[in-house]
Amino acid sequence: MSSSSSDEPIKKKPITIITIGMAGAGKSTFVQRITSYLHSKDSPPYVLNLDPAVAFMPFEANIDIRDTVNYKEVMKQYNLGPNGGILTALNLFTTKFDQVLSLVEKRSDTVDYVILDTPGQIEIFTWSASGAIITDAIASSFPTVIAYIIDTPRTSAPATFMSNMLYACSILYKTKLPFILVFNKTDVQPHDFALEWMHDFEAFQEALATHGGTRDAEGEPTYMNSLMNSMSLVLDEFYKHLKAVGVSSMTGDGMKEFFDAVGASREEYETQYVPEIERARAAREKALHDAKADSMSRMMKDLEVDRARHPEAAAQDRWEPEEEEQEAEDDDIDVNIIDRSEERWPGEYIDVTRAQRHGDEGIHWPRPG
Ligand SMILES: Nc1nc2c(ncn2[C@@H]2O[C@H](COP(=O)(O)OP(=O)(O)OP(=O)(O)O)[C@@H](O)[C@H]2O)c(=O)[nH]1
Repeated sequence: MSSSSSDEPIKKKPITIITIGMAGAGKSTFVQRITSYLHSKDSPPYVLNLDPAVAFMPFEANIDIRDTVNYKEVMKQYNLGPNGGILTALNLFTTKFDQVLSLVEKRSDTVDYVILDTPGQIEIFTWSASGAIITDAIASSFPTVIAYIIDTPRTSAPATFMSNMLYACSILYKTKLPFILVFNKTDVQPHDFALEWMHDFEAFQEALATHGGTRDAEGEPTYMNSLMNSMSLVLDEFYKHLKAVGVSSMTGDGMKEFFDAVGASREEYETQYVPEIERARAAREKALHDAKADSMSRMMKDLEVDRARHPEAAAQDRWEPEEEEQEAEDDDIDVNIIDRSEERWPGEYIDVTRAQRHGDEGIHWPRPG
């Protein structure tokens, strides 16, 4: 019996991995590692670089913000410092993110993973309107997971560990997306201590007590010590919502565990995030509907008062549908839709890998200035 096309399994949407982390945590090396891992599994990902200031990228991006905005030109033009330049470049890029989304959507039948590398200065992405717009746009189109990259050797002191976890916590509550803590550089220091501190809060408090600088001259716990003790209790709840894996972007250790966690996150996205965005969308639509109904009822009341006051004017106030139709036809003449699909235009996003594969097509790379 021949199988019909409807019997074929429906291709799942690609899952998007947004990598976020403190400067130097190893985001770019991690992106390069997972990209090469996926290539080795015959599942090449679609990669987006959102860091306009990166000097060297150890992987090939399909879409690179640097092809669209030159942050140094932005700095000059708007008289900004480096951080302002990077933020403004990201803002400019975000204004056309719909084009990026449609490029990603075009590839969604052939790729299983979309990977985003974000700017080195973590706050530029996590605390900017652009970062939120990009995250929301991606997450409402594709299953999305945040991979929070941590420099394990630099997180081995209890106070640094706590600060890093608080930052991760703030991103989790801001995005509400499935979240994976990626303890990187395990070739230098294994991440067992971190897992122990996350699962056993007494072990963390013990480490805190034995760590220097947590007692004052009289041997009493310092203010910082008490604060961190209390915070560890608060974070206990937060840890329950997280997956944590250890990887070495240098050696490639932990890749399978990372992708297992990504697979589990897809389920979490579907069962938790999707209902949440649908609830938010329904609430927004209801609020809009209520606001419209309210303004309509106020307008009708005003009209009634007006008609009662000026009955002679109300008598002349007649709707002439024919006149209106004529006006509508006149309006149509002004509509001027430009179809740009045939030609490239300055500022258009370019799929870099495609362009490179067909280097002889004479593609002009737009760079402002
Ligand atoms: N030993 C070791 N070093 C690593 C690992 N991952 C990254 N590094 C090193 O850490 C440094 C920072 O790595 P990057 O990938 O540039 O870090 P980043 O987070 O992208 O840094 P920004 O460009 O500031 O955003 C580099 O010297 C890497 O070689 C790892 O798993 N093990």
